[in-house]
Order: sequence, then C-alpha cells, then structure tokens
Amino acid sequence: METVSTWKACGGTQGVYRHASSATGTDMTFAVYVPPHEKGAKLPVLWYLSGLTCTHANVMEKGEYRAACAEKGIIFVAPDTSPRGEGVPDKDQYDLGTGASFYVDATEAPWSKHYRMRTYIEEELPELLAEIFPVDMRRQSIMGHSMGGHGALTVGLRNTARYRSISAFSPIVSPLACPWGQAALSLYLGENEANWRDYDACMLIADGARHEHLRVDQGSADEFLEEQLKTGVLRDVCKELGQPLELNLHAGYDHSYYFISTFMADHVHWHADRLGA
Ligand SMILES: N[C@@H](CCC(=O)N[C@@H](CS)C(=O)NCC(=O)O)C(=O)O
Repeated sequence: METVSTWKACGGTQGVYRHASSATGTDMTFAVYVPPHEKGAKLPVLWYLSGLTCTHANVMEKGEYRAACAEKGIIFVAPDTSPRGEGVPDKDQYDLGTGASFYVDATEAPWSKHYRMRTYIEEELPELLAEIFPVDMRRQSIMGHSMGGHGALTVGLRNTARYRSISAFSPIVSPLACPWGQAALSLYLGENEANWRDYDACMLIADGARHEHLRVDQGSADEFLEEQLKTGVLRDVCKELGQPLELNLHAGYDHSYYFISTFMADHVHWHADRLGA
C-alpha cells in the first residue's frame, strides 16, 4: 500500500492511500481519517460510501466529519465509488461506468472483470484496513450518500451482524424502482431482475433482512427525490414489514454536500452511540 498524502487535522491524521486491488484488478484509492488516540488503542470504524461521480475525495473535502470523529474517537473510511483507469470499461455518462458502480459484483461482460465493488467493500478493504490501521473490527458502522446511500443500506442489510448501525443521506432506496438503478443493474447484472434483489434495500427487507438501527435523512428540495430516490418506498416497506426506520425529512435541503455537511456531525454522533464510542 502506498501513502499518497497525509495531513494533520483535528488533532488526528487525514490520509489518502492507494493499493493494488485483487477484487477489481486495478489500483484503488481510499481516504482514512484516524482521530487522536492513545498508543495501542483500537478504534471503531465508520464507513462512508459516496454517490455518483464521486471519488474518495468529495466527502473528505466537503463532508465535514473530522471534528465529530475526533471528539468520539472514530476512524472514518471513504473508498472510491468504482474501479477506474486504463482497461476499465466506461460509458460516456455520469450515471454508468466510472464513478457509478452501484457497489455490485458485475456478472455481465465487459463489466464483470473489474466492477467487483461488493467484494472490494465487504472483503478486501476491511482486511487491508485491519492489517494497517488501529481498528477494532468488532465495532463497525456504515453510512453513505445517494448511490452510496444505496451502497450503505445494501451492504449493511446483507451483513447485519457486522455493522452496529446503518445510515444514509438521500439514498437511492430501490434501484429496481428508478431509472438510475434500472439502467445500471441491467448493464452490470443482466436483464433478469431476480438477480438484482441482493442490491436493493427494499427487496432485502422484503426477503427478511432486519437491522435494529437504520436511519435515513432526506432533504425536501432534493432534485432527485421524486424520480430517483423515492424515500417513500423504503418508508412504506419498513412500516409494512416491521423494520424500524428513523426517517428524518429536512425542509429546503437539496442533494448536495451542503445538506450532508449540515447533518454529518449528527450522523457521526448517532453511530458513536451505537458503536460505544
Ligand atoms: N448533476 C450531478 C449529478 C450527480 C450527483 O449529484 N452526484 C452526487 C451524488 S449522487 C454527488 O455527490 N456529486 C458530487 C459532489 O457534489 O461533490 C453531476 O453531474 O455531478
């Protein structure tokens, strides 16, 4: 693993790192914030999955999580949103290909060779993290935004014993039910929608996944709410099937990092309570 850069921030270290990923067959870059801590301490981990067009850097530069993570002693990890680079297939569209993995293990050519973000997020990166950083892997939580909110919900609901809490800003709650999701999943997984259920939070809940600590924050002025995000679909599924959901609607906020940064500290504190931090 290579250290790309480090900065002292809020008493801890914000770093950017790069490694050769066996899951994606590419170099992958990720950001980790390690708060100030006593030598030898093992700290809880909060994962953050980003949305369409993002790299590891968007939340690092605009998400404003460090002060809260420093206060609570939480390590914050921000992976990239897709493989990228030479030989990686792409589409000339912001919502497919590079920056738009939807966190799946693709099964369709030519995507299946590199687009293996499920394995990367669920297996490879946690193993690397545990080797290199002072993490307590028994205390993990996960959050994300938009496509990364979909990622956090689906990774979390597939691995309910691993994460103490799951939260999302403005998530795509059901790729099966929106144009972004339908386009991406048909490309990466093929046309048979039965194969998409593992990548749809509402379907995972319908298929029996349950988690005690699930939270969504959504802005009412989000330009993608009606057509793509469809928060109400998740609200209704949770209500019908008895999955607890803390749903916070915020009047006037849009889809941007101005919304995320406003409520980021609140999410970090919410996870901290559940991580025993
Ligand atoms: N119009 C936007 C659509 C994509 C978008 O809004 N992406 C969100 C996540 S779904 C984002 O986080 N963009 C990057 C940023 O705001 O820094 C664009 O082309 O960037």
